[in-house]
Amino acid sequence: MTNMRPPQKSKLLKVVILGDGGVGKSALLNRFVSNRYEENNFHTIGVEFMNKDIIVDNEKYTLQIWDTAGQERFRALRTPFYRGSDICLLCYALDDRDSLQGLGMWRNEFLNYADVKPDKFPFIVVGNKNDLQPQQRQINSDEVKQWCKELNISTHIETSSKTATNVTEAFTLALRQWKHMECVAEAELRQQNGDTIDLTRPIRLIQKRYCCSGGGTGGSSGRGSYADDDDDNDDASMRTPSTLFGQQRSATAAPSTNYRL
Ligand SMILES: Nc1nc2c(ncn2[C@@H]2O[C@H](COP(=O)(O)OP(=O)(O)OP(=O)(O)O)[C@@H](O)[C@H]2O)c(=O)[nH]1
Repeated sequence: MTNMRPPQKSKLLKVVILGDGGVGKSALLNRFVSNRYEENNFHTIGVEFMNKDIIVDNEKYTLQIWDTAGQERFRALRTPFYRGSDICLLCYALDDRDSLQGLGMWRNEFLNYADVKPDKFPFIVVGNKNDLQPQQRQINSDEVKQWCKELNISTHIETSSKTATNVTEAFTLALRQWKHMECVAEAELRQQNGDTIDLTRPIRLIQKRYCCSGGGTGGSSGRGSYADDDDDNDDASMRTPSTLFGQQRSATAAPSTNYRL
């Protein structure tokens, strides 16, 4: 008889990165998943996703991270993919004041298409390009804090995809924020229902999904993209990218079995 424990299942969380074109969303994703940085990135068309396994506070997660096109003309291509998200990263660039001001629009667009409640959803604000010289900066941290306060967003971090500063930390923070909100939602439900949770009722906020990919370690990733302009996506498409995306760009497949409890 062996003493082997069954492998720990990882929770699958869908993360969406939003922000104006050129703030560095793709660079952030590539740095986090592949630890790579390219100076000259093409604009994203539609959406792309990559998977990354991460352990935070001794728990395993698979983040399915969706990088979206920041340019206005791609709006119809990206918005169908917001539904079913667990976490949203709102990105601006520290050398672009307009990109900070644009975050309100991004937040509203997300709330609208993801159909979630603003005060119950984990948003985190990410200021990218903090490697730039002070004279190139257009935004100081007080302005950002004020903006976050107005929108009731408690988490803000500065990153640099170029120098790999705070990139993993940004995703870790986002995860902790998600966990915190889950706990709050669970406590609220308990209060409403006494100590019993009625599992037959649909629970929007507590979306525990488990990924049976088995995973590998921090470096493992799946990747896909979608840039077709038909608007016929449904909820299922948000959760089963591996069956949908014929155009995957790397050999590693996304988790093939995702399901909700
Ligand atoms: N200095 C600096 N430049 C960065 C950083 N991250 C990205 N960039 C630059 O910003 C450019 C745009 O980055 P992308 O990642 O393509 O921006 P995006 O937000 O994905 O843009 P869209 O795909 O159009 O939405 C890159 O080509 C880099 O030159 C960073 O951390 N520091």
